[in-house]
Amino acid sequence: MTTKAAGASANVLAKTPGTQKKLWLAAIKPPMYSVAIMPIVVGTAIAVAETKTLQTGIFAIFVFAAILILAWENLANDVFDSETGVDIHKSHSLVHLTHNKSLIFWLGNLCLATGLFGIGAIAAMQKDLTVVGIILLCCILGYIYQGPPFRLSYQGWGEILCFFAFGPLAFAAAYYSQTQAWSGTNFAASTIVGMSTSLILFCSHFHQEADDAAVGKRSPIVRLGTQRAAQLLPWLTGSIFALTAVCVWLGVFPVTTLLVFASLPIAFKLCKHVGATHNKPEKVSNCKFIAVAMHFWSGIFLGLGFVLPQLLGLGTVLPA
Ligand SMILES: C/C(=C\COP(=O)(O)OP(=O)(O)O)CCC[C@H](C)CCC[C@H](C)CCCC(C)C
Ligand SMILES: O=C(O)C1=CC(=O)c2ccccc2C1=O
Repeated sequence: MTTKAAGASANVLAKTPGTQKKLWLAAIKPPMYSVAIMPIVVGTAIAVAETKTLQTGIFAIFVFAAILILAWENLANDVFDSETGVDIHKSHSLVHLTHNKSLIFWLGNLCLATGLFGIGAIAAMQKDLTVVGIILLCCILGYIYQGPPFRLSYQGWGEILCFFAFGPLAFAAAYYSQTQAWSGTNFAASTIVGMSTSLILFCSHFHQEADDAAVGKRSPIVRLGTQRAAQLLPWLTGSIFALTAVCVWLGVFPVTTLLVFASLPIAFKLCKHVGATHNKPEKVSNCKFIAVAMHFWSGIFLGLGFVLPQLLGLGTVLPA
């Protein structure tokens, strides 16, 4: 399938002027940027809880850089996917909307360069290249996810790459940028946010099962089938709460992080919705946004749980 043919097919859906604004919004996907911000917010919250200092400038630069790097990932995704035919029905692909693949490619590269410049500025302030190294590793994971010749998402490795990029690696970089040290608590928290980020990706593939299978993209949903994937979802979602409870029980997290359980209703809504609609693409397609809401609120509550003892003046923030 050529880019032109895929674009023409997708544009049949994109003709109505009223839908254009919606398509552009869907293409830019503003809610998705919370996945870039959350590891920086929670990793920094843990650093603040442990060191009682916040380096505001480094935090602000890191958030800005993370948004730009994720913008590169998404722009490059539309470019690379336009070459395989997987986006044939994705009318909100930026390549289809602009009819200008090279513009999107270079815009993406500009975002990446600017984001990495921000990370370089943090390294220069710290006279330490560690954060640059970790973020470059995240970018390599981002590239092999979708770029030739690797395209590992087509083999079903996407969710695992996503876990490491937005979990342990992004958290290590965020925490290190504040403290120039490492933390076991930060690593434990990273597995929770990594899992909730991968769940977004997992959910985003339900409605694409037919298009993915047609071009040989073996996402976990294609491999398992929508029914088994829907049955697995409550276990994956439940692991976020189980991990939090275990970390509190082991004394790795303060008891206030149990606030994460306030996002349990969104987790129920997600599993119920997917359970009922997994094989109806037009109905299940919005489950990705329920997963984004669960990621957002569980992340915010987790971060808050770490700084709350300090905010409330309860003395020791983390168990001894
Ligand atoms: C682009 C991603 C998902 C979209 O995939 P798909 O092709 O199925 O979607 P469409 O249907 O919309 O075409 C996300 C991929 C995530 C990747 C494994 C890891 C990216 C890492 C970032 C580049 C690093 C961010 C670092 C930051 C948090 C400091
Ligand atoms: O467009 C998408 O579906 C996604 C974009 C994105 O950047 C991302 C990042 C982390 C997890 C999932 C996703 C998407 O699903």
